Order: sequence, then structure tokens, then C-alpha cells
Amino acid sequence: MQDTYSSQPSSQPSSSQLASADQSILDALAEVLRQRRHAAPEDSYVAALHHKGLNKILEKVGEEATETLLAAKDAEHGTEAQRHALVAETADLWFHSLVMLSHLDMDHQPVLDELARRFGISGHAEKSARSQ
Ligand SMILES: N=c1c2ncn([C@@H]3O[C@H](COP(=O)(O)OP(=O)(O)OP(=O)(O)O)[C@@H](O)[C@H]3O)c2ncn1[C@@H]1O[C@H](COP(=O)(O)O)[C@@H](O)[C@H]1O
Repeated sequence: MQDTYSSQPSSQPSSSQLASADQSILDALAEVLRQRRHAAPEDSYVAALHHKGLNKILEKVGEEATETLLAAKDAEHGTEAQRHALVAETADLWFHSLVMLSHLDMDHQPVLDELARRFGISGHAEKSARSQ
């Protein structure tokens, strides 16, 4: 059994190795989202979302979350097409979550950093350490 905050098995990359993983699409998308923050709403879907405000963006995140879980249920015993539909819905959910962060002048990087920080820490062990 692994120690609570011990390093992960040697077959897993370290969090510093993870930091250098290819993030180019997320970085590029974050830059586009930043540029759209004050663009004309009629020219851009992202600009239109920003223009409508945080509540509309949160509504879209909730809607995409629901569509993703429905797609996951279909994909569980489903066809390749249903598995592909789940990928598309998950991409919609991630995309709208990135718009949400961008609206609040944030981006994906602190989220990736947080996942990297948690990497190799057992969820069970972390939870039991909270109450000590
Ligand atoms: N990755 C995406 C992306 N994923 C999904 N979507 C859009 O998200 C919307 C979700 O579809 P829905 O049917 O749920 O929503 P809707 O009915 O069109 O909208 P509502 O009336 O419900 O608000 C669609 O319009 C999709 O085209 C995206 N729109 C843009 N991007 C990226 O953002 C960049 C900037 O986009 P623009 O701002 O449109 O230039 C693009 O180059 C892409 O890289």
C-alpha cells in the first residue's frame, strides 16, 4: 500500500514532467478566448457569451454538463457513434468551462497546476488526512 503523500509508482510521470506535457491547444484557445473578451458579439459566439454575462455562461456550463451525463449513459453500453457523441459533449463542457474561467479573467493553467499538485495522492488517503 502507498503512503498518504508518497510519490507515485515509478511507471507514472512526476508532476514536473506533467507540467511539460503538450498544452498547445489549451494555450491557443485561452489566447483566442482572451481576444474575444471585448470583441463584437455579432462576429463571435464567445464574444456573444461574454456580452450576455456570467449567468448565461453558467447556464451553458450547466446545460453542457447535463448533455454530457446523458451522453455518458448512452455510451455505457452503446455504439461507437454514441461514444463519439460523448467525446463531443465533453468537449462542449470543457469549452464552456474555459469561457467561464476567461470571463473571470482566469484560464486553464491554475486548474492544470492543481491537477498536477494532486497527482499521485490517493483520493481516499487525502480525504482521511483532512479530518486529522
Ligand atoms: N471550441 C469551440 C466551441 N465548441 C462549441 N462551440 C459552440 O458552442 C455552441 C454550443 O451549442 P448549443 O447548441 O449548445 O448552443 P446554441 O444553441 O448554439 O447556443 P444557445 O442559443 O443555447 O446559447 C455552438 O454554437 C458551438 O459552435 C464552440 N465555439 C467556439 N469554439 C472555439 O472558440 C473559438 C472562437 O469562436 P468564436 O467566438 O465563435 O469565433 C473557435 O475558433 C473555436 O476554437
